Amino acid sequence: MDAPTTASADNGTSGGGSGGWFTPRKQPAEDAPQSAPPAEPAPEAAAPQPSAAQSLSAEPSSPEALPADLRVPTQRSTALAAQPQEPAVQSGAQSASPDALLIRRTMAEVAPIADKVTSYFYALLFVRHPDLRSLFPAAMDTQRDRLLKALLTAAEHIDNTEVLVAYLRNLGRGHRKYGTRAEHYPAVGECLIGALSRYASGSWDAETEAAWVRAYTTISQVMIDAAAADELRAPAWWYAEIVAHDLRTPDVAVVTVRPDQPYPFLAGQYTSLETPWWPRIWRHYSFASAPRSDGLMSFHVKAVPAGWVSNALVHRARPGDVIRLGPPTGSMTVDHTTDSGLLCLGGGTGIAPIKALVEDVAEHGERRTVEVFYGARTDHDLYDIDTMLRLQQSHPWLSVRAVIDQQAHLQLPDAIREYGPWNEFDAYLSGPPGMIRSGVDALRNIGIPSERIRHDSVEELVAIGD
Ligand SMILES: NC(=O)C1=CN([C@@H]2O[C@H](COP(=O)(O)OP(=O)(O)OC[C@H]3O[C@@H](n4cnc5c(N)ncnc54)[C@H](O)[C@@H]3O)[C@@H](O)[C@H]2O)C=CC1
Repeated sequence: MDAPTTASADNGTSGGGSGGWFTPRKQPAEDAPQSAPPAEPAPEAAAPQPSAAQSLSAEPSSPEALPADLRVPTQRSTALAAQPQEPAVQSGAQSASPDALLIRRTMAEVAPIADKVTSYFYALLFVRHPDLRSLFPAAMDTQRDRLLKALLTAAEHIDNTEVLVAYLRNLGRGHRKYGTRAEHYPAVGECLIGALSRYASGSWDAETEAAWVRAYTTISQVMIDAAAADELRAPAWWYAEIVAHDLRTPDVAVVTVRPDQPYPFLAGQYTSLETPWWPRIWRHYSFASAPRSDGLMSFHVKAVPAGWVSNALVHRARPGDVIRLGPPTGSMTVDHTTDSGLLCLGGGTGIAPIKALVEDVAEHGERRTVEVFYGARTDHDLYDIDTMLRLQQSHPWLSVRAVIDQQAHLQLPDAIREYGPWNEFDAYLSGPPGMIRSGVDALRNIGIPSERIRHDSVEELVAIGD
C-alpha cells in the first residue's frame, strides 16, 4: 500500500449528498478495459498491504476487493464517514463521528449473520445488474465472506481518514484490472445498503441510511478518482510471458516472467496475478527480485492444497504461457534515507521478498548490515538457500542463517532471540501468518519499536488458498 497521505475535503472525497445515490462526481474514461471482477478471492502466497506491526491486531487491508471491501490498518484518528451535512473527510484526532457510530451499530447487528448478508448482497447485485456478473469469477466461494469482513473492519476504522484514503486510492487503482467503471459503484452501493437494511432491521432508520450513503459515496469517490488519475499514467494490467519455470521442490516453483511493457515496482512489493486457466481469479505474489535491467521479474510459488492458481503456476505453467499482472503495491520496502541495519525473517516462500530487499540494498551500494533468518520445516524446504548463500558470499555486510524447525527444535522467531542486540535494526517479516504474528511479538519483546517492524497484511495471509 502506498504511504498514507493526508487528505483534504477536496481530495476526491466530495461526491456525496447530491445527484442521487452514490453518483460519482466524474467518470473515468469510458473505454476502461473489459475483464475481470471488481472483487477478488483470497490470496495464495504473497502478502498484500504491508503495514507496521501496530496493525497486526487489526485487519489490515486487502488491496483488491469490492468497492465496499474495506480492510484497513488500525490507527484511528479521523472521520471518513463524516458528520451529517459534511460528507467529506475530516482530519485530526477526535472521538468517533456520529456517522461512524451509526455505521458501527449496523455492523454490530449484522456481524452474527454475516453470511446471510453477503449472500443476499450478491443475489441482489446479480439479479438487479446481471451485466455485472461477468466481472466476477465463475466460482464465488472465496469471494463470499470477504465483503462483510472488510466492512466490519472499515466500520471499526471509519474514523481513520489518513490510512483509509490511502487504502481506498490503492483499491481504486487496483480495480482497473477488473474492468470496474465509475457507473458500477452506484449499483454496488445500492445493493449493499439493500442488504444491510434488510438484515440490520433492528437498528436501521433514515439517519443510519444517510450515514451509509455518505460513507459509501465518499469511499467510492476516492476510488473512482484514484482510478481516473492512474489511467493517465499506467495500464490497467500488464501481460507477462513466462520465460523460465524452475521446479525447486515437488511443490515450489520459481516462475520468471517478462512483462509486455515496462513494469515499475520496488523491491519488497507484491502484485496480483491472473493465470489463463482461472480467468478473473487473481492472487497476490511478492516479487522475488529487485527490479532488473532486463525487465524480468520472478515469483516463488508454493502449490497449496486446493489452490487453483498456485497449482496451475507450479504444475501447469510453462515457458511461453502468458499471465496477467495487476499494478505493484505494498510498502515493505527499504528506507534508503537511513543506514540502520536490516533484520529480515523469511519463512518458507516468504524468503522471496527478503531476497529482493537484499538485492535492493546491494544495488544502492550501501554497506548496511543485513541479517537474514531463513526458516523452513526441513532442509528440503530451503529451496532458495543456495541463492541466499551466494548473495552472502558476494556481500560482506550480509549474513544468512537457516533455521530448520526439525533440527533447531524452534521456529524462526525464537531463533533471533539468540542473536542481536537488534534495537538499532529495522525489521522485515515475510512468511506464514503465524510466523508474522509470533515474529512481531518476539521483535517487540527484544526492544524493536513497532514502527520499525514491517510486514505484509496478516489478514490477507490468513485467507490463503483458492
Ligand atoms: N510478503 C509475505 O509476507 C509473503 C508471505 N508468504 C507466505 O508465506 C507462507 C509460506 O508457506 P510455506 O513455504 O509453506 O511456509 P511454512 O509453513 O513451511 O513455514 C516456514 C517457516 O516459517 C516459520 N513458521 C511457520 N509457522 C510459524 C508459526 N506459527 N510461528 C512461528 N514460526 C512459524 C517456521 O520457521 C517455518 O519453518 C505462505 O503462507 C505465504 O502466503 C509468501 C511470500 C511472501
